[in-house]
Amino acid sequence: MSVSVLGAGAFGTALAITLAERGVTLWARDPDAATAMQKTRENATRLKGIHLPEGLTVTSDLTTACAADTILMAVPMQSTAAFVTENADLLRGKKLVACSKGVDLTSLRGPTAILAEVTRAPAIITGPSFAIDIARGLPTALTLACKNPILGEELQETLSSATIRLYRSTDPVGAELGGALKNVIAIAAGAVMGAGLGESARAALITRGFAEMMRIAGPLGAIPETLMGLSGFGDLTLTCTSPTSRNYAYGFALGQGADYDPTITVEGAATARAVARLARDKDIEMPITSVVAALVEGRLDVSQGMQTLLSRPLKEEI
Ligand SMILES: NC(=O)c1ccc[n+]([C@@H]2O[C@H](COP(=O)([O-])OP(=O)(O)OC[C@H]3O[C@@H](n4cnc5c(N)ncnc54)[C@H](O)[C@@H]3O)[C@@H](O)[C@H]2O)c1
Ligand SMILES: O=P(O)(O)OC[C@H](O)CO
Repeated sequence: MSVSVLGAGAFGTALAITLAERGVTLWARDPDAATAMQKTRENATRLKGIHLPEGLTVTSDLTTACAADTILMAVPMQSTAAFVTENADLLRGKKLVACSKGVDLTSLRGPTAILAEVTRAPAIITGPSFAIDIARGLPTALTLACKNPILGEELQETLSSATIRLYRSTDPVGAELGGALKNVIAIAAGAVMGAGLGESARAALITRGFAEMMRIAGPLGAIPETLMGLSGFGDLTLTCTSPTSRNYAYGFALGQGADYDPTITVEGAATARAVARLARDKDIEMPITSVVAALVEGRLDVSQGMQTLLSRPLKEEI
């Protein structure tokens, strides 16, 4: 099975590094960046100081990259739909594995629903993993979800490595929702810490955030228990407690009233807005998500957001 990774950001590059032993092609859209990476054996913008092994070939030629039979899609969520539409002929019928986390703001779909336009059983790899940890060869456990159990097993075999342990699931919707929703809660957790509201408040937000994740999972077609695994609870734990997370760091900056570099990928910002709309459409209570959407849109500041959450009517803990 030949493998390519599309998208030479931090995560795409890290995944390609782990697959280099078996041979892998990494596609970067910028020809100059691709040439520089191929020559210097480094992705200096996203993973400075990490060596790109010999088995990894970088190209900016999408046709060459899409000649592989298995393709990992690591372009950011909000660019995925347009990318798939533009390149449908190259992607059609391939074994496609989503690697992004989020919900498309225009269509309110997750990555596997978008990939389903061009392939029958899209898979997803998701779970607690910082690109830098994967690139350094630190041990990581992730979920590989695919509705087709035979293809899921094949992809699990192909994409596991000495340091990446993949657990199988047949619930891609649940797996992708876990990855998408945890970023929203991580923004809230960062905001609470940035505003100095304390670790107890953060623990409350993580727990009540997880309750929101579980509440919307079923109505969106997921098996709620999937979110108790690596792709949901696991990634929620990592992202809400680490300043390495861009979503947490963005929230932290909001909490401090500080600026945040808008060129940094923060998937939870658009996803909060998308999920708040889904929750409204389906009449599902998601107060933390709604507050994060309001923070991102500048309709509330952190102190008003916290006041909104604390002034809600008292209720049972379910
Ligand atoms: N970085 C991590 O630790 C990590 C871990 C797990 C999952 N992810 C997920 O992986 C996805 C990508 O994140 P990242 O960290 O690699 O982001 P990144 O910001 O490091 O890189 C994004 C890459 O996508 C490219 N890109 C942007 N728009 C594009 C388009 N329209 N067509 C083609 N390429 C385009 C950019 O040039 C850049 O190389 C996100 O959904 C993220 O949630 C990231
Ligand atoms: O840096 P973040 O917040 O995009 O998080 C990266 C990964 O999703 C963590 O699993």
